[in-house]
Amino acid sequence: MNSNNIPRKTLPTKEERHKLFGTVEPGPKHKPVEKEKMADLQNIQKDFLFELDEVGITNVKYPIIIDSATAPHSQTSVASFTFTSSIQQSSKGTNMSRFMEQLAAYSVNGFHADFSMLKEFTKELAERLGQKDAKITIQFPWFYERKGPSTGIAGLNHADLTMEVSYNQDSGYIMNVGMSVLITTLCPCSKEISEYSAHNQRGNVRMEVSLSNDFTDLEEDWKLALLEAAESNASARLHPILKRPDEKMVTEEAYENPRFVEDMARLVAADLYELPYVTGFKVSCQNEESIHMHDAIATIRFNK
Ligand SMILES: Nc1nc2c(ncn2[C@@H]2O[C@H](COP(=O)(O)OP(=O)(O)OP(=O)(O)O)[C@@H](O)[C@H]2O)c(=O)[nH]1
Repeated sequence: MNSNNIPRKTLPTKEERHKLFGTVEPGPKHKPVEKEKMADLQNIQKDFLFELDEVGITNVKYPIIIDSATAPHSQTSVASFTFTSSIQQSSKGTNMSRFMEQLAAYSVNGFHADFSMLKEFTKELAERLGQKDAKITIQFPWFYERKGPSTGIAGLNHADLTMEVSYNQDSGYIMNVGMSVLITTLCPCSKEISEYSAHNQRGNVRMEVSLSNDFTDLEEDWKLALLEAAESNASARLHPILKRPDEKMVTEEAYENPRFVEDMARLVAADLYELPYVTGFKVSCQNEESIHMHDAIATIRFNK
């Protein structure tokens, strides 16, 4: 009996419970269990009609370490990994376990989300796969400290980042980065025509950037450069903690810096254009309109 005077159940054993719900005895097994005797379909060589540009695995979640020029200077995060390589027309398939084997090996001492690690990783991955190329893409949230503009009270904001490295034994490396960050925009039209106030919105600035071949982690913290390109051109930055003196400053700053979605895209593009290690970019801005149910968008693509 328990405290409510309800009789306790007597449950069957766990094994009996599994049988009750359908578990059966193993059937006869004839296929080899030793790796050397198993069929290796992936490694069959024939004419398989087409070469594959990219084959691999995606949606791999693994912990990473991010170093930053701003606080917090070192943080852990969880990245979503995609690994691929090309395969020749004569190969049936890739050896997918090797992608995870290599990630596990690199993670023993912490997987650092920086270009020196990603470059080393992709080259070694191509060699491990016996292919001429390999590509890695990681996506992860990155946190950065943000202080209230008047009180200086600090909290954490975050942006969503992408780092992509492609290695080819003939042509070398290609490096791309991406950032998606939220900002405030205040409508210039609304400010101009209204007796009071102006409507504003939370905007998303998405930057996809190609880096020059000789870019290294030592050159500059690209995360800060992209963050600054988005935030410094907005009507105002977002803050995790705002006391009233902060809120007053942020509200007035937005009023003093009105931006259309088109203005945002062009101003961010100008900052990216000025970065010496950026060779091309796409900037997409999307404002969640506060006077409509729909969003406003603007995009620029540019190769320097
Ligand atoms: N090529 C291929 N492999 C798959 C597919 N689906 C699952 N697999 C994977 O096949 C993997 C095992 O294959 P391999 O990596 O070739 O294993 P292996 O041949 O024992 O590995 P090596 O000794 O490194 O050659 C498992 O990790 C499965 O996830 C698929 O669509 N294509």
